[in-house]
Amino acid sequence: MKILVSDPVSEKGIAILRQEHDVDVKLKLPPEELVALIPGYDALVVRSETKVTKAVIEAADKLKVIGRAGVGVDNIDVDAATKKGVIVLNAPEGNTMAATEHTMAMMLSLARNIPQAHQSVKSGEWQRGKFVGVEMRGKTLGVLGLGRIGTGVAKRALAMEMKVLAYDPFITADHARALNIELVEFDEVLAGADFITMHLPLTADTKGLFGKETFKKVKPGVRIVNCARGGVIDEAALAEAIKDGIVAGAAIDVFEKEPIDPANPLLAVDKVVLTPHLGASTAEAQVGVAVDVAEGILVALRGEPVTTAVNIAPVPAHVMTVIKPYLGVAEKMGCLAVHLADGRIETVEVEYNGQISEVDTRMLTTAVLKGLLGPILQETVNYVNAPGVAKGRGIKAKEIKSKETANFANLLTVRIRTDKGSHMVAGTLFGKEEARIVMIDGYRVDVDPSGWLLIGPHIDKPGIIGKVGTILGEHSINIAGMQVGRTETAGTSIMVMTVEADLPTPVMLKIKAVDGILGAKLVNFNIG
Ligand SMILES: NC(=O)c1ccc[n+]([C@@H]2O[C@H](COP(=O)([O-])OP(=O)(O)OC[C@H]3O[C@@H](n4cnc5c(N)ncnc54)[C@H](O)[C@@H]3O)[C@@H](O)[C@H]2O)c1
Ligand SMILES: O=C(O)CC[C@@H](O)C(=O)O
Repeated sequence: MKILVSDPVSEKGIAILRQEHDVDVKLKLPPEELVALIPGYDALVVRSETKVTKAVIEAADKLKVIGRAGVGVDNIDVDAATKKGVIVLNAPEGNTMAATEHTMAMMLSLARNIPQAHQSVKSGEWQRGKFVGVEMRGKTLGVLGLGRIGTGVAKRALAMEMKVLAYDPFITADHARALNIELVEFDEVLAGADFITMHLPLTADTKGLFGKETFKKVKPGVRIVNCARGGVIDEAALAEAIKDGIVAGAAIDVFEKEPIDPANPLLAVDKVVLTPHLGASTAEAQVGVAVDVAEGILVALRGEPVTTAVNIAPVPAHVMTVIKPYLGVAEKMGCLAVHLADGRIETVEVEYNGQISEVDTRMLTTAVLKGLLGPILQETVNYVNAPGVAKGRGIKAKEIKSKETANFANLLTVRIRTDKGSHMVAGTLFGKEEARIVMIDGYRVDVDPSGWLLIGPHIDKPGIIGKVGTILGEHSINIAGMQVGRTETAGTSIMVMTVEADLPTPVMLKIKAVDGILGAKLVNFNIG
């Protein structure tokens, strides 16, 4: 497959991608050129410079995954990607330390006027009185967003004997307390902090979080640090607050417009420390994010679930360990169920029995939907968009869970209801990873769901299976495996044959016409 890398990422990451795919590195592409090129690629790797707009995503006919070598995905139209079934993944941890340390460097530079003093010395001056700073010890730091970087900064501030207040409505007070951090409301941070540092994503909620009105509520003389995202602070309002003496200074790494607009009001203010989005720019972080994103891209291109995808509900590692072995069989059960069905699918019910019922199984249900919708739709259906595509088609999906199980340690049962009837498929794993279908429409079977499967419910009388075998033989189609499933009540059985090739329509018609055959379906398990 073909991968386009459109921002500078470490060679170590590119080498990983090249182990399995063709990689083109094309930097600084004008937007229209990216739109023109993207149809040729299966994956795109970016940092923060490339803007992956709706136009790019709409033009991307075979794009499967966009990898962001870093954290923020605000340069990618994630909604457009999700609708198109394109996975967006990031490398959330590789640059945490770099951004944490850069924040500390910015805060200290701001407190001690280091860039201004440096410039003064370089210009031949020796002005010790002009650059008197403030100490961090004993001051209060307000952290907005207590995630990876916010937490790292808070820990370092505590080591410097600062008091730390944090605002983050999405974490628990217990989490903060364990770190010795006081979790408070936004306005309390504003009123109490001598330094405020931003570590939030840029979202509809956080855009302009720090505007004119916010500066009216801060402690006079506060110092502001932003190594998160430009749009979180209104730059004009900040410049004004510095000029008015409300804010003593600001250290800013990220800007509303990057590269910085020459008209940016912060450029005209003295008491600022500015860096050109350098938070992630350490040798270690660049290797870290490039390797992480490359590994994520390879997993995504293999069609396996990606733990760093931002447009799939995140699955914790301990849950993934339990469900991952079942993803394949779940998808194949969906595929088998849709082949059994006639008519419009109305509901899909997935029942989980056994220990598997104790974990979050939504990704397995998504795998069932992926398997079910894949064979009937032209569009790409994957872990990203399968629930949305099902909903869009009016299919209601639900889960049933019970720890009780009769014959298997874990059993998955898919039931689908259409406007013409109902079908069911049950499946499990033998050993650690051998997928098995153990029931089809109430008939007990033991089927390896791979290759081509011919399924034929029939009246339980001699000669029928022989006739089907003869038809296949006459058309030189090899049978690789065969079994007959029965129900408790006699009368009908089901034959399940693994055949070594696709069966042309005339062959299927002949099989369906065999006296006693109640229907015949061919399932292709070679799921892409
Ligand atoms: N300057 C750089 O080069 C650089 C490098 C890495 C990360 N970043 C940016 O730093 C930011 C933080 O990164 P991270 O890895 O710590 O992310 P994270 O996801 O670990 O943490 C973000 C935190 O913000 C909180 N949050 C979200 N919305 C909020 C809101 N409305 N109010 C308060 N809190 C809110 C979340 O609960 C979360 O705890 C991101 O914007 C990222 O893009 C910048
Ligand atoms: O790519 C970069 O250098 C910036 C990355 C950083 O802003 C991030 O969000 O990870």
